[in-house]
Amino acid sequence: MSRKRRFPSHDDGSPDELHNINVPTFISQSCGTELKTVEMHTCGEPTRIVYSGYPDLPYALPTVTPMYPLSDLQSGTLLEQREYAMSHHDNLRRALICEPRGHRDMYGAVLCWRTELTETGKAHTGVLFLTNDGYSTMCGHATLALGRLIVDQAGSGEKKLFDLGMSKDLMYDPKTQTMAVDLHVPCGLVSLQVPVVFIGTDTWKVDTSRMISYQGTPSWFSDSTFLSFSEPATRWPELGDREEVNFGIAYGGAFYIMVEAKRLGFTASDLENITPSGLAALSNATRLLKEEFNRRLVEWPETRRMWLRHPDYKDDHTLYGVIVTARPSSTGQDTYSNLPPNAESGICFFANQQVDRSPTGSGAQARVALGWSLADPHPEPRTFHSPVSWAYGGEGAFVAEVVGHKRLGNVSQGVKVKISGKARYTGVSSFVVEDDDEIGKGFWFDELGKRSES
Ligand SMILES: O=C(O)[C@H]1NCC[C@@H]1O
Repeated sequence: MSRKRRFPSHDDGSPDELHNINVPTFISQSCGTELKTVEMHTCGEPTRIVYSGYPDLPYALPTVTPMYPLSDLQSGTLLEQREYAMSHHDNLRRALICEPRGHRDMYGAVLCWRTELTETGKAHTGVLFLTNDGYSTMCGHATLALGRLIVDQAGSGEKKLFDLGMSKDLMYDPKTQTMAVDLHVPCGLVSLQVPVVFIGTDTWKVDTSRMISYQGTPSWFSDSTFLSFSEPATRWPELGDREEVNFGIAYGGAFYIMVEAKRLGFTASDLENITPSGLAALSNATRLLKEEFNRRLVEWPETRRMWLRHPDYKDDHTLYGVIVTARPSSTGQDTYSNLPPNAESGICFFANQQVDRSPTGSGAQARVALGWSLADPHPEPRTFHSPVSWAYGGEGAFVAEVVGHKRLGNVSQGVKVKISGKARYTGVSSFVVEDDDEIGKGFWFDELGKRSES
């Protein structure tokens, strides 16, 4: 096979020809929505992918009467669907992510089959990302998981779990032996290359011996700056006598602060040999740094607020996460003695202090952009470790490489970064919420005290 081949990404099977993993009636009779998911992990970081049961989000084609009331929406772009999900279906995010079905560090994705990019044939499907706090703009680990799921299901030759009704075919490239999947994520269009092996002429599966890659939306380095922590209420014990903390801000589909462990009063080994108390201390420090950053952002003049403004989009953005790194991306100087050259380690606290088990795809994009803009072009691919990949001898680490550049707005130079990693299945689930189950609607065990205070 030497030419690219095109495969229809969906058949015309009616829903009852899909695999139906149903909840028995004695359970479903007292429940409302039944949410069906595929459960996956990417370097230990979970993605709970909702493929059925989530209400269709309003999408309006100019020539078609909308299927759903669009009272508070002008149209149904993916970003507007995200707004709609926030304001109308946040109970479902809570049910899936919070306890008792999830936990503090659970992550989810909802497939959105109709968006402005799927309808124009640019994307195979859209997706919303769910965190412990809301709806993120980018997620590399979930992108890798979705790439595997979509390609595996399309090539299985069996009944499918879901049919997205994708209008775009899947393209097989015999040169790279990969299938291309284009995902519409809230920050834009992300292109995946998913390695496959053919089982028959029209059937295939993802080749798990090779890594899945995606090229994210352009990343860029925003600024390098510092904050003063002279006020006692803003400090944490490990700061010692430091009064200032230096850090970088970069965008990889979402905004991150990148800060070296030693700037916060920690050592590289605190990241390498993570312990429960060490994790709690790092979480406390990054939370205080984020709080102070957000507080200053409100006070600082417009130019400072530009840190979190995308050159091409008017939207105000928020700080998504803080990544603590062991080695400065700018110099490549190794403060992490066991790391080989071109490897970095770190830990990412995102959303409401959620801890990423994976090396954070969007964070690696941002870290590459930071290093690149500080005159280290990283011509070699770089390996990014999380505490999990580090503990498992490198298994699950992500590889990031610069594959191009793109001017953003008239101020910033964007970097196109390719991220590679592997995603695994952990199961399929059907979740229900009993109508009169207040606890089952979702809670945080560690916030029960706040509930009784309020
Ligand atoms: O890999 C990533 O980009 C995501 N993982 C959790 C936090 C980020 O959204």
